Amino acid sequence: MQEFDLFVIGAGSGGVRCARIAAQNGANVAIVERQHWGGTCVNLGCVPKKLMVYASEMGQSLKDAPSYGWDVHINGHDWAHFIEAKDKEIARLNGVYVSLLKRAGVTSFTGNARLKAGNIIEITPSPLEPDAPTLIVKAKKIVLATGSTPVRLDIPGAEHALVSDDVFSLKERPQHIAIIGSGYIGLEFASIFNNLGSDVELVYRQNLPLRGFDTDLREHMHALIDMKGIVQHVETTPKKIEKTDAGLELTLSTGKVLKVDAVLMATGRRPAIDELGLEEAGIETDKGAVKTDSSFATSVPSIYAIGDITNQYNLTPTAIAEGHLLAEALFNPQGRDWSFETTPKAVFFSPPMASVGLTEQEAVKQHDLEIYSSQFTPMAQTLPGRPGKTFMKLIVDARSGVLLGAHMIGPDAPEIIQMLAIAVTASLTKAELDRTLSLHPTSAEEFVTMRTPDRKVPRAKASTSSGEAP
Ligand SMILES: Cc1cc2nc3c(=O)[nH]c(=O)nc-3n(C[C@H](O)[C@H](O)[C@H](O)COP(=O)(O)OP(=O)(O)OC[C@H]3O[C@@H](n4cnc5c(N)ncnc54)[C@H](O)[C@@H]3O)c2cc1C
Ligand SMILES: NC(=O)c1ccc[n+]([C@@H]2O[C@H](COP(=O)([O-])OP(=O)(O)OC[C@H]3O[C@@H](n4cnc5c(N)ncnc54)[C@H](O)[C@@H]3O)[C@@H](O)[C@H]2O)c1
Repeated sequence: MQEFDLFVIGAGSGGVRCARIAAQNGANVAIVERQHWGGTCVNLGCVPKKLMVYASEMGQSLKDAPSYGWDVHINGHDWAHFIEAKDKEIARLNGVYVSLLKRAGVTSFTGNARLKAGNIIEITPSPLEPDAPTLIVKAKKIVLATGSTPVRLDIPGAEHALVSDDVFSLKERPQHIAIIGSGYIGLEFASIFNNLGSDVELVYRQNLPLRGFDTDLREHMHALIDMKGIVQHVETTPKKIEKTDAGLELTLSTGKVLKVDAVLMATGRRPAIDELGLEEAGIETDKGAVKTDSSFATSVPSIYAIGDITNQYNLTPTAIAEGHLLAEALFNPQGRDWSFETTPKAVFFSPPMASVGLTEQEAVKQHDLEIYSSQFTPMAQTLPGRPGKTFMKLIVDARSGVLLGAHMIGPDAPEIIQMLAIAVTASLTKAELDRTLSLHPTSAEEFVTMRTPDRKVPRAKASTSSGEAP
């Protein structure tokens, strides 16, 4: 039986980084992947999604071009052409991941991994290599990095709905789509399909989208969704989906029936633990996620878990950082550190939205606040007369002047907030932003030119209610 120092299950964002760093630090490492090298981010997440965002935003640029003097004739968007080009790029990236692991000296297996007692792993064939033999291997330490999988609501006809995994291989773009859920995935696909010309209906439980983000941003997003012509069914849940000769009928809690070509359930993800044999290995879970301590150890000390399987951050950079930290903690204790609490976040809507640090609603529980904000029409939209304002907001501790949070909705928000994340992580003060000269003409310069607070908000008295149903 082959034996390794470290065996990683799942070659996604976290697993690949962990395996690579461990091997580069001298460990004898193996990794197993059942479906696609690079995991969700590369194959069914961040990368193909961002390519779709680019595809969808090209159309907007073409529509704006005549007001800048271009003579443009748009003959429509070829979805099949785009999917083929996207698949080619993803296949190239799969190869990059395989060779990264090879170059680091990691042994790669394909198949479904399942834990057996005593740090034994059984690898059975998966569709990636159906004729591969079943193997049994052993490892001193094991890392669970199997990610997460989309959640489908338990309503009649749920099997007729798409989940995000399906959207990346659709043969045709739906002309009329209903999207359930107003989190990251719901909003990003609502924008992509709307930009490409589909009629989009967004169905969600709250009165504002993107629960957990700053309320001012959520209100601006709500207005932008309306402005784009996406129909919002707020405070509404889906009841059933029926297949008809013409397509699908989605019945809502309001009694309304939406006749559409497709329904997308964007209703969250859950850790991929079903076929891992956690019980046999003695690994504890909590609400469907693998329980870990602050050093990523599970309830079995030689088995660790990183990334979406722990259901903590559910983002690629955090999965990568966890994999890196774990590999260094195990094989090179002088490793580096990351500030997880100031992880920046973005929603790739058009225009995009991004945030770092505390929202006003979080910050006011602990601090007296000064709130600064700015709203303006992005210059690129002036000649075409395209509506939609950029909104920026800074949250500052009134006593120390420390920058607690920065939030933006508007073109380039993720690029700008990534840089402001340095200021928030370093606990820079508003005075240091004030000392910084503008780079003109940009949108980002507004973040260093906001001089007067809009509001001063005293620290809130402790409250037992979170104010909004989950
Ligand atoms: C549509 C979408 C868009 C997203 N966009 C962004 C974004 O813009 N920015 C961002 O930061 N994050 C984004 N995410 C989230 C991001 O993709 C995940 O947080 C990240 O991929 C998690 O990494 P991971 O290593 O935990 O798991 P994954 O990347 O999911 O990797 C897990 C791997 O394990 C394999 N596996 C599972 N079980 C087994 C088994 N038993 N045996 C062998 N292999 C197994 C899977 O096939 C998979 O390849 C997006 C996600 C989705 C779905
Ligand atoms: N840009 C990014 O970084 C990015 C993009 C996509 C996904 N992701 C990651 O993937 C995760 C999953 O994305 P998501 O959008 O599916 O999840 P989410 O948690 O962001 O949103 C889920 C949505 O489904 C709704 N919902 C959940 N249960 C429901 C029910 N029973 N009935 C009606 N509505 C229900 C929620 O109210 C919410 O609107 C995200 O949390 C994020 O971590 C990140």
